[in-house]
Amino acid sequence: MTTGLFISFEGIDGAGKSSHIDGLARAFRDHGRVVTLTREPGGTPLAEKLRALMLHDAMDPLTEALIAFAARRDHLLQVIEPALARGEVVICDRFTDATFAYQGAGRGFDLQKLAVLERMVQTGTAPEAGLLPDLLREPDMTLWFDLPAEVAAERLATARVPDRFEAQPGEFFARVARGYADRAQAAPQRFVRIEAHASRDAVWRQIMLAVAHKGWLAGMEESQP
Ligand SMILES: Nc1ncnc2c1ncn2[C@@H]1O[C@H](COP(=O)(O)OP(=O)(O)OP(=O)(O)O)[C@@H](O)[C@H]1O
Ligand SMILES: Cc1cn([C@H]2C[C@H](O)[C@@H](COP(=O)(O)O)O2)c(=O)[nH]c1=O
Repeated sequence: MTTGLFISFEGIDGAGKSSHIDGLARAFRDHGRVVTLTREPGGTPLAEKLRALMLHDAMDPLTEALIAFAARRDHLLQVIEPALARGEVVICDRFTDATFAYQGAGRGFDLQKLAVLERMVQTGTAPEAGLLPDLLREPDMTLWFDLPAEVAAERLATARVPDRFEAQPGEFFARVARGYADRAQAAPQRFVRIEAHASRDAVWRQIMLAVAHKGWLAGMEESQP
C-alpha cells in the first residue's frame, strides 16, 4: 500500500500559488500517483459554504478563526483523511498555517488560542476517519511562497474583484507575511521557502527541487510547469 502524502501551499494573496498547484498535481499523476486537489477554506460542500461567509461577511476575529477551523474539521474528516488512508497525494491550497498567519498575525488573534483549536480539530476523536488522539495531523511538506506584500499587491491590482481579505491594506499583508515567516522558523523540517519574487519557471524549478529532495518525484527536476 502506498503511503499518503499531504502537501500544502501557503503564502499571502497573490504570491503565485494557484499558478503551480495544477502543475504539481500533474507531475504526481505522471508518476502514477492518485492526487486529491483541494483548498481551504473549502473542499467540501459544507466547508465551501463556510468559505463564502468567511470571504464576504463582516465578523470579528474569533468568529473568523472558529469558521476556519469548523471548515477544516469537516474537510479533514470528509476529504483529507480518507484520501490519505487510500494512499493518495493530497495537495491543499492553504491549511492551518493560513489561520495562524491571517487570523493570528494579520488580525491579531491570540496565537495560543489558535494552537488550542488546532489541537482540537486536527487530532482524533474520530479514529475511524484516520485522526489519532496523540498525532496532530499536519502537512508532510508546506511550500511557502514568500513574496513582499507590495509585489503581491501589484500582481493582484489588475487580477480580480477583491474579497474581504484581498481588500485589506498593505500593512495587513506585511503582518501576514511575518506570520508565515514565524511559522516557517518554528517548523523548518516541514516548511520549504519558495522565493516567489522570480519568474514562473524559476518558481517551478524550486518546487520540483523541493519535491525531489524529499525523494518523491525523482527525475522530474527538469520538467516544465
Ligand atoms: N512568478 C510570477 N511572476 C509574475 N506574476 C505572477 C507570477 N506568478 C503568478 N503571477 C500572477 O500573479 C497573480 C496572482 O497569482 P496567483 O493567483 O497564482 O496567486 P495566489 O497565491 O494563488 O493568490 P490567492 O491566494 O489570492 O488565490 C496572477 O495574476 C498571476 O498571473
Ligand atoms: C485557510 C484560510 C484562509 N484564509 C484566507 C486567505 C485568503 O485571503 C482567503 C482564501 O482565498 P484564496 O484565494 O483561496 O487564497 O482566505 C484565512 O484568513 N484563514 C484561513 O485559515
